[in-house]
Amino acid sequence: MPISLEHIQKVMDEAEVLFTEKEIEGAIDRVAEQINQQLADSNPVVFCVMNGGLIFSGKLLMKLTFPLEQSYLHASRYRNETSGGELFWKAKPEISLMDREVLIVDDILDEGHTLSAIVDFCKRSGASQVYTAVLMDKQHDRKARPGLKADFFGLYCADRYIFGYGMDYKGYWRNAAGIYAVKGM
Ligand SMILES: O=P(O)(O)OC[C@H]1O[C@H](OP(=O)(O)OP(=O)(O)O)[C@H](O)[C@@H]1O
Ligand code: HPA
Repeated sequence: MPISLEHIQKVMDEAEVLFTEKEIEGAIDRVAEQINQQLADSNPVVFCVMNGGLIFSGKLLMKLTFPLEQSYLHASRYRNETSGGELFWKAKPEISLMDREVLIVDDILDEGHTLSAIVDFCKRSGASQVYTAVLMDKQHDRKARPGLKADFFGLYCADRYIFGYGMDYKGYWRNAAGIYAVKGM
C-alpha cells in the first residue's frame, strides 16, 4: 500500500523530540575529537554506510583533521520498514581494503547485525583494522551479540523507533534536524 503524506506528516507532528540539533552537534564534536586522537596516523578509508549514515558522515568528516580517503557502501536490512530482516548488499566497497585501516560510519547501532556484517566483510577483504562509529546506540538486550558496541558513538537512545539526522521513518524524515521518536513505537 502506498504511504500517504498525511501519515508521514502526522508521524512528525506527534513525534517526541529525543535530542535537539544542538545536543547532536555536541555529540558529533565529541566523536570527532576521539577519532582525531586515535586515528590521526592511520591513513584510513572512511566508509559512509548509505543511506542512514549520510548526514552523520558528512558532518563528521568535516571535523576530521588528518589525511583520509572517503567512500561509501550500502547494506540494508530494514528497507524502509520499521523492523529488520535479512541483510541485503546494495553496493559493496569498490576501493581495495587490503592492509588498510577502515572506519565504518553509520547512523545507528540497533541490533547490530548490519554493522557486524560490514565489519566481517571488511576483515575478509583484507583490512588490517576496522573501526566503527555510530551516532546513536539504541539501548536494549537484543544486540547481535551481548555487549556489542561501536568503537566511537555519539549518544545512547531509548528502545524506541527513531528518525531524523539520516534515520528514516518509512523512507521519510531523514532530513529532520533533530532526533525524534515515533509516538507509540
Ligand atoms: O543495527 P541494525 O539492527 O542492523 O540496524 C541498523 C541499520 O539499519 C539502518 O539501515 P537500513 O537497513 O534501514 O538501511 P538504510 O540506511 O538504507 O535506511 C541503519 O542505517 C543501520 O545501517
Ligand atoms: O530506530 C531506528 N530508526 C531508523 N532506522 C533504524 N534502523 C534500525 N533502527 C532504526
